[in-house]
Amino acid sequence: MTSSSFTLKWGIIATGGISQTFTKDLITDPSKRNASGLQHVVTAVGSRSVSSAQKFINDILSSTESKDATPYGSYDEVFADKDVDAVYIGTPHTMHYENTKAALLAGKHVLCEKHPIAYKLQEVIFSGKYGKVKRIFADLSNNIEPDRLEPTNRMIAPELGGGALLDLGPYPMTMLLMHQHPNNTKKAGPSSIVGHMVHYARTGVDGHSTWVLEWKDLGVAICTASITTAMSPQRSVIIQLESAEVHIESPTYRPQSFTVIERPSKQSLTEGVKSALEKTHYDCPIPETDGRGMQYQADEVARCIRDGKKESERCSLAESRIVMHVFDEVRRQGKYPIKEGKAGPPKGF
Ligand SMILES: NC(=O)C1=CN([C@@H]2O[C@H](COP(=O)(O)OP(=O)(O)OC[C@H]3O[C@@H](n4cnc5c(N)ncnc54)[C@H](OP(=O)(O)O)[C@@H]3O)[C@@H](O)[C@H]2O)C=CC1
Ligand SMILES: O=C1OC[C@@H](O)[C@H](O)[C@H]1O
Repeated sequence: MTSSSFTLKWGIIATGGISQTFTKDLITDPSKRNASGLQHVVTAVGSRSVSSAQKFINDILSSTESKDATPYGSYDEVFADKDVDAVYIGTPHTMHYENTKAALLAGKHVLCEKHPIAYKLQEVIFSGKYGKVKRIFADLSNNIEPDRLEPTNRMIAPELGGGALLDLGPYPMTMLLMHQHPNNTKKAGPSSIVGHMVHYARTGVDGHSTWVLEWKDLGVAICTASITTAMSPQRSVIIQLESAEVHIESPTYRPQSFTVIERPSKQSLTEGVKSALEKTHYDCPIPETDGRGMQYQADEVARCIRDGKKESERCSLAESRIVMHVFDEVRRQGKYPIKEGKAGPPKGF
């Protein structure tokens, strides 16, 4: 570690799937990516049971610098730990608000997320080289075979915000890049939201969700998410621009390449000219791990905290509120209520 490095001390709450994935990515070596000068350590792990927290530490952290992390049998003890700077929230959706609020009130920084990729992609799209965005199709769908799950499983339990929209919907939303788009000078949300849900009959959550968004004078998007039908294995997002379309490979939560396919001009089409389509392929591999790539968002959290920022410009509070507003509206139109205060942008927060 160099003397000028910044070390961020993390507390992890919940010991399920995503907390494990995040932590494995978190402890990869920052100097192997563009993050030298940053260090991450885990100083506390909280679970509903202390034995689960201890097991998490034994399984994931025992041979690392974070091996002495403190196991706790509650989340509140993590929030109260003076040796924790930032908390990663790995609980089910409907607990995010109360967990995030409790951590913030205890004076901690919080990462509660679905992570975006997209730097290279936005460079291509925002360059203007291919003209304006016209239309976007964006999907994230997994056939999780819900009939095989217990009704209490977070993927299908309504009290845990189960269903396609809240679990998978954030990724199509992020891939639209509409909030960051330079033509969206007011950083506005969509001017129109039309949502439809097909309910999964056994528990009533959304099996499929479709939502159509319009940003006036900026473009339209057709977004889909499903827990009963798989996405296309090749590509799950198509961004149609004036003179090209961009195909982003699946899966939407971890794409590692995209292809720009230039359109033949309208004139050449009407004249029947058969010109080869110009294709440019971009590879953006996650270099040093076969993990999920979650270390990049941890780095962004560390940079923001080091630089005294209250939020990331990359993924702002305003954008999060727009996404949650869209989801609230799609759930309202799709008749999927969630208890007040358990989802959506909380009032006055
Ligand atoms: N950013 C990303 O790429 C991804 C994000 N996620 C998000 O992470 C969150 C958790 O998902 P995932 O890790 O897959 O879920 P898991 O079911 O694997 O883990 C959830 C954990 O939350 C804790 N928990 C607290 N209360 C409950 C409860 N009533 N029922 C079930 N679990 C509870 C448990 O930890 P303990 O017993 O230790 O308290 C449990 O292990 C979701 O919001 C999901 O959307 C998920 C996958 C990918
Ligand atoms: O965030 C997620 O991305 C990947 C999915 O498989 C998972 O269910 C979801 O929570």
